[in-house]
Amino acid sequence: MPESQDVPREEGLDHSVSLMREGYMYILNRRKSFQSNVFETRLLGQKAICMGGKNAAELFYDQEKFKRKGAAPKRVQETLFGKQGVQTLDDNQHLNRKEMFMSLMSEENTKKFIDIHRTDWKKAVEEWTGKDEIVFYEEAKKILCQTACKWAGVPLPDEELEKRTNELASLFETPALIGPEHWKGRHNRNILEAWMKELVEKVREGEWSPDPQTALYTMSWHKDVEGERLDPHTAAVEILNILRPITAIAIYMCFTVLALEQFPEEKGKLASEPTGQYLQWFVQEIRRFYPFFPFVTARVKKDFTWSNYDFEKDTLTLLDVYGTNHDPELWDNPELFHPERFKVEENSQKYQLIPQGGGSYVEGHRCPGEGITIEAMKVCADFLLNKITYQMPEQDLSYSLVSMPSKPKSGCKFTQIHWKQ
Ligand code: HEM
Repeated sequence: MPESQDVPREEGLDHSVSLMREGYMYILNRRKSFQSNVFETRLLGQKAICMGGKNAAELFYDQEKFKRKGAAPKRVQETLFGKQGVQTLDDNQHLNRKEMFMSLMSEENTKKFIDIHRTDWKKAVEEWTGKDEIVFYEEAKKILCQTACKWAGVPLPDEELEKRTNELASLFETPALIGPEHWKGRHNRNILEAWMKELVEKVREGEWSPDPQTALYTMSWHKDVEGERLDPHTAAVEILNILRPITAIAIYMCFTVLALEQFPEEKGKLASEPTGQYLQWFVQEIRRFYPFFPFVTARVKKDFTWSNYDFEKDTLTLLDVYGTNHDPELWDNPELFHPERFKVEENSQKYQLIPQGGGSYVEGHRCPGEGITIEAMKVCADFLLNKITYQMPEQDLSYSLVSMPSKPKSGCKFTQIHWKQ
C-alpha cells in the first residue's frame, strides 16, 4: 500500500463508533480498502490522521514531527496512564524522565526481576497443586503483581495481594469500557495513587528505606530538568507506570498458554532447541500475532509535508500498532503463527515489530519494559512446558478483536495441576 499521493479521507461527521465497533481492525480495514497507509478521518469530534506500516512508524517516532502533549484521550489518562506521567511529556522533560525509567532496566536489575519472578511462580504453583481448578489469567496477575511490588521496593502484605492486584488490573482492563465498569478504573487509580504518594512521602521522611536499585527509591529521589524532585503525585504516577504494566504481562501469559494449545507442534520445537533461540522467536511471535495495544496516539508538533500530504500542527494522529504487526507488506502470511520468521533479523527491526511501540527507548516513547516483558514470558513458557503438567477442560478460548485489551474469554482454566517429575 503506498503512502498515497492523494491521502484518502473517510467521509462522515465522526467515526468513533466505528473505531469501537471494529477495534483492532479499524485502521487496517481502512488502509486496505483505501489502498493507502495514511488516511484522514474524524475521531472524538476532531480531525485525525491514521497511519500504519514501517515508514509511517518511522515518521511517527520522529520527535521533531510529533509530540505527546494533549494526545492521550481523557479516559485513558484517568485510568491507564495517570496525569503528568512520562507518556505525556516531550523534549528535555521526556528525556529526563525516560532516563529515570531506563536506569531501572539494567542487566543486573533485569536479572533480579527474573529471580524474583521465578520464586513467585514456584510459590503460586505450590498453591495450585492443591486446587481442583484455577483461572490462569487471575493467577498470573497475582504472581506478576507480587513480583512487581517486590522488584519496585513496594511493601505488600500477603493479605493485600488480591485487593492490590484487582486495583492495578482495573487500570488496564477498563479504559475502553463504558459506565460503572469504566468508573471503577478511575476510582482505583485514585486509591493507588494515594497509596503510592504516602509511600513516597515515607521514603523522603526516612520512615521506609527501599533498596536504591528499586523504582520506589528511584522515583522518590529523582530530580527533573530544573533540578527539583518530582512532586509526590507525579512520583506516584510513575511508580504505577511500573506496577501496572508488569501486572498486565498476564495478558501475554494467557496468549502464551493459548499459543501452546492452538499450535501444539510448537511444544516439540521448543523442546528440541536447548539454546533458547527458538524460545526467543516464539515469544516475539506471540507479541506480534496476538492483539494487545491497537494503536498509539500523538499530535503533529509543527506543520510539515510528507508524501504530498500536509500534516497540520496539533492534528491527532494514530499509529496502527496491531495492523503494522499484521501488515502483509512487512510479514509473509501475517495470519500464520510462525516463530521461525524471526530467523530473519530484520523482522525484529525497530519500526516493524511494534507491539510495545517503535524507535528509540531513550529518546522516544518506546516501551522501557519490553525487555522484562520478554523475560517474564520466557519464565512463564518454561513453567508451562518444563515444570508443570496441567489439563485444560472444555472452555471458550476464543478472543475478540473488538474488546480492548483482548484475551482468551475463559481466562484459561487449568485442572489437574502437578509438578513435573
Ligand atoms: C504487558 C506488556 C506491555 C505492553 C503490550 C506494552 C506496550 C506499550 C506501548 C504500546 C507503549 C507506548 C509506546 C508509544 O507511546 O509510542 C508503552 C509505553 C510504556 N510502557 Fe509498556 N508495555 C508493556 C509492558 C511494560 C512494562 C513491563 C513496563 C515497565 C516495567 C512498561 C512501562 C511503560 C512506560 C513507562 C511507557 C511510556 C514510555 C514513554 O512514554 O516514553 N510497559 N508500552
